[in-house]
Amino acid sequence: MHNYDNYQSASALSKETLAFLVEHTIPPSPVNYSVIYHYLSQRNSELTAEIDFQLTQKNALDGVLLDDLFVKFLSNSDDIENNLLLPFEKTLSQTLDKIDDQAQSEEVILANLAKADHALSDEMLHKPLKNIVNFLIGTISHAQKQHQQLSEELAKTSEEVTSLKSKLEESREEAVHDALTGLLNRRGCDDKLQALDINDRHSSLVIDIDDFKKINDTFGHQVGDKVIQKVAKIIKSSVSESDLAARYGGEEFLVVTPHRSISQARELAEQIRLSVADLKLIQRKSNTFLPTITVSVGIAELANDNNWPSFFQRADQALYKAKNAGKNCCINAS
Ligand SMILES: Nc1nc2c(ncn2[C@@H]2O[C@H](COP(=O)(O)OP(=O)(O)OP(=O)(O)O)[C@@H](O)[C@H]2O)c(=O)[nH]1
Repeated sequence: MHNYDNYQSASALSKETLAFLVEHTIPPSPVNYSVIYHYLSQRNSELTAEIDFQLTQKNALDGVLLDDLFVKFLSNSDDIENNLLLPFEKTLSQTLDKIDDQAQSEEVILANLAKADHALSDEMLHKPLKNIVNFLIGTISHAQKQHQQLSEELAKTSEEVTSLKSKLEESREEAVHDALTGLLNRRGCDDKLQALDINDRHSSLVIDIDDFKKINDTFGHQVGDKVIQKVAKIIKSSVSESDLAARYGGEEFLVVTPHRSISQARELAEQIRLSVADLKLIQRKSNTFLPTITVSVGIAELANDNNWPSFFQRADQALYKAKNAGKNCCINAS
């Protein structure tokens, strides 16, 4: 196992990682880099086992597989920052400081040597001494140039680490958000739920766009996507910061309202339902209005549910009743 706190082993591992990416023709994206770095460091036995399995099966390590492994093993942990980038950054900055100190002492030595050179006359008597001083000036100037070069290279690496960190942050965000709407995805929602106490009073809304298949069939999938985005926007602007809003399936959304009663959740559901029904959408291509978009909502309050799925299932059953009751309505779970 590699020692992450050690600059030399971290940079050796980094080279091995790049060589592995090249050998397996894997694009060196931050996600791919992180997964392979972790694989080669053997820090995560499950991740290592999965990749070893793919390699023994002679399966290509493609972007989809590496994305999945990243989401499964790395995206939600601080492992990359804490064990990979932070020590690397620390060592980088210490090395940069040392090199800068060195360059400063060289500057002082060079100034002193220049003074000595100036003080020595061109007389034959001083010639050997002058030669030595000039030799030292040449050698130290050369070393100083090399240190400056190294310092520039390290500064560049430091910028790359900063950019890798922000890309990692982006991919972490992407892993828990739905790309179409920007709402939490199922995984993001599950993660956030962990911060809530299942024994507290919470309510949930399952919101489903009515007759969505017809919208797709009549206006096309792209318009369908726009409708999903518009409904998501209404949900996003209706919920409060403490609420969790997720796209839970194709045209289905889940909102969890922590510490709110079913009647408060019902008010929110009605507000969302009415706002959606108020939408006026035009299909640009044909310049025609879309029919009124409506949603049905099932609402439940936590009661003796000892797990989240059974709580959401009750809201889902209420949604089913709302659909059967003619749609465009909200129904509370019994
Ligand atoms: N445009 C688009 N369509 C999607 C997406 N995900 C799922 N769908 C479609 O959504 C439709 C859902 O259809 P149904 O489950 O029959 O539901 P519905 O037509 O809304 O009927 P009710 O729920 O009974 O009101 C299917 O045609 C899916 O193909 C998506 O991301 N974009």
